[in-house]
Amino acid sequence: MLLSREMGVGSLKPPRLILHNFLTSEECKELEFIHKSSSTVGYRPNVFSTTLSHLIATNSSTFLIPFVPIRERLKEKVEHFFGCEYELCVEFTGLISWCRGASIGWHSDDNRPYLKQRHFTAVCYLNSYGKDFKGGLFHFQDGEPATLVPMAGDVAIYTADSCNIHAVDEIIEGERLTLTLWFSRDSAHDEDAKLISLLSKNMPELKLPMLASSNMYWFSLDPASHQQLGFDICLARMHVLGFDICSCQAEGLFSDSTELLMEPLQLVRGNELFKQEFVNILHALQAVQFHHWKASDLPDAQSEAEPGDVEHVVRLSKSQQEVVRSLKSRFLKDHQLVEMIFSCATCSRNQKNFDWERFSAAIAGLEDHTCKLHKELLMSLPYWRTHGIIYSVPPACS
Ligand SMILES: O=C(O)CCC(=O)C(=O)O
Ligand SMILES: [Fe+2]
Repeated sequence: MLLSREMGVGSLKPPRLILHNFLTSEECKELEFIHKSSSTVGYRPNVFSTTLSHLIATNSSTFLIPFVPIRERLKEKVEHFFGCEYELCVEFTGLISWCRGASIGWHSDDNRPYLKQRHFTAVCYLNSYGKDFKGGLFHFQDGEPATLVPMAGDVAIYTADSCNIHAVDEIIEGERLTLTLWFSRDSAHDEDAKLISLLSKNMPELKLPMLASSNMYWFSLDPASHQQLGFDICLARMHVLGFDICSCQAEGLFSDSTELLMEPLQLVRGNELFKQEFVNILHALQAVQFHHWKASDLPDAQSEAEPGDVEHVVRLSKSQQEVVRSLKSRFLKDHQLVEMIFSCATCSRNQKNFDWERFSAAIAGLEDHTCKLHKELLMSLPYWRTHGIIYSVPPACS
């Protein structure tokens, strides 16, 4: 059954393999959570990316763990399909999302002198055409299949050379998300070696996330205008889910206003201020995205608890309302652009009677989740260092 869906490398067939349901829906959602909590401005207009080295640099090394078995399974598939057992290394792993306006014309993935080490590509689709975004169909210039309709869980594997010239249509609406890997035969380009070295320098204690330089999170259609127009990605991602922020600091203390987002802050919905403080905007964003990912799995709030429960929230004071407004006007300058880039069908931002009890449970869930991943990372890292590769260490080894 599965075999009939795979395209073989027969003598005339192009060297490519399409697999359906390679990733589970839960794997796709976990990677989406990581991307929406951590992404920075990408390498092309209207593109956002999350690389593994960025996760390490922002104290979020624990989020490497969900990638490990997936990378391994993909590498095995690629090696097996192209008959190069145990020869390949992973050259790059990244979550990449494309928003309205992004597209790429005909190209091969090794089409620059500095990309010649890229021998094979694997693109895993983490969300679906029609449901999560419109546009964004993938086309091969020659051979079959001519067009791929991205569906969550599917993967396209192909050689990075001119046998597989391809293009992606412009995204018309929504955010199209992929996990993209390149593989190389040249071990000088092994991503694992660099990541293990970064992890070793930056001993992964269980820490709260920390922002990389703040301009990595500033999105503008005209990069030359920098802070004049555009928006902060973290705040924009919270905003489309119905959240604002209130700073715990006096604004005047910061000459560079973006530093404010690196300082403690609180979450706001409408006129309600969530009492708990977050250490910075990335920390708050993780909580918001984890809640978005898991809310439907969390137990219902106790029936007698009023939504907007006094335990968790207070009403915003007049001066706090002013702070919220001022932060919005500073960090979401181009409001229309925020809507155009990030608003989505599943955002449900206008939900009345927001369930803060459930939100609070999500924060506890996030802590448990991070703790579990962190234990796994600490257990695995010595093995990764010994062998020089990142792999799934069976728990029995610990
Ligand atoms: O996302 C895709 O379907 C392919 C993207 C692509 O061609 C690239 O990043 O080189
Ligand atoms: Fe490509």
